[in-house]
Amino acid sequence: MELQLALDLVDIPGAKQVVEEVGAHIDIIEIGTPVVINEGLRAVKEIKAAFPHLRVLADLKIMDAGAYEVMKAAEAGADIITVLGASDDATIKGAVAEAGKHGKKIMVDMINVKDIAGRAQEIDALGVDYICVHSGYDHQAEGKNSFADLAAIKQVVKRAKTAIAGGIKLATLPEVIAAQPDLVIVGGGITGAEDQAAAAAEMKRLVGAGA
Ligand SMILES: O=C(CO)[C@H](O)[C@H](O)COP(=O)(O)O
Repeated sequence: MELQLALDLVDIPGAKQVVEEVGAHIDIIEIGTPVVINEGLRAVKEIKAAFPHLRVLADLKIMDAGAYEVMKAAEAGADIITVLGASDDATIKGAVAEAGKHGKKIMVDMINVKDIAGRAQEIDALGVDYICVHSGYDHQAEGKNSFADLAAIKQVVKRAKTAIAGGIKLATLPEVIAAQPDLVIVGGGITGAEDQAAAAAEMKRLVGAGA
């Protein structure tokens, strides 16, 4: 089981500062959607250059033009690129094919997909690398989480790795680990902690022990 740090509310210097603090305790750095909106794919390029030993995920949440957008993220140095589960199969297939050309991986974000198990089964067959259940910020504000969705996709996904994101904190991490995802994604649970390095270290310890 691995740990991904989601960076959403920082600029490029701020992202570098957080990774310098917690980089020893994480496996993957996520350049979050708001960072890409604010800074462009330059954020991916600069973070990959600064931390070449860590994998970088570009959270583009691609909805269309899968091949083209994956190509641009791959050129910027992203190791993993996100595509939305709600997008057309053709978009996901294009993304998978393009990622393969560059030796990169595709994560499908299941945010707002209604038939989680059914769609996860279809997407698994398209050859993606990760399927991620996700309660976004707007869902989190309504008190929702994706723990039940993780259990649902674990039943049907045979090929891809499973991941979970959305409001995971130290207190809720044991429940997440018990459901055995391959990847746990944490943003505010680390970046909002008083001692970011200590929070990341403890999360990494729990995730490692849960593997
Ligand atoms: O993709 C995102 C929002 O759309 C976030 O990166 C993801 O939800 C993880 O952040 P947090 O742990 O703060 O919820």
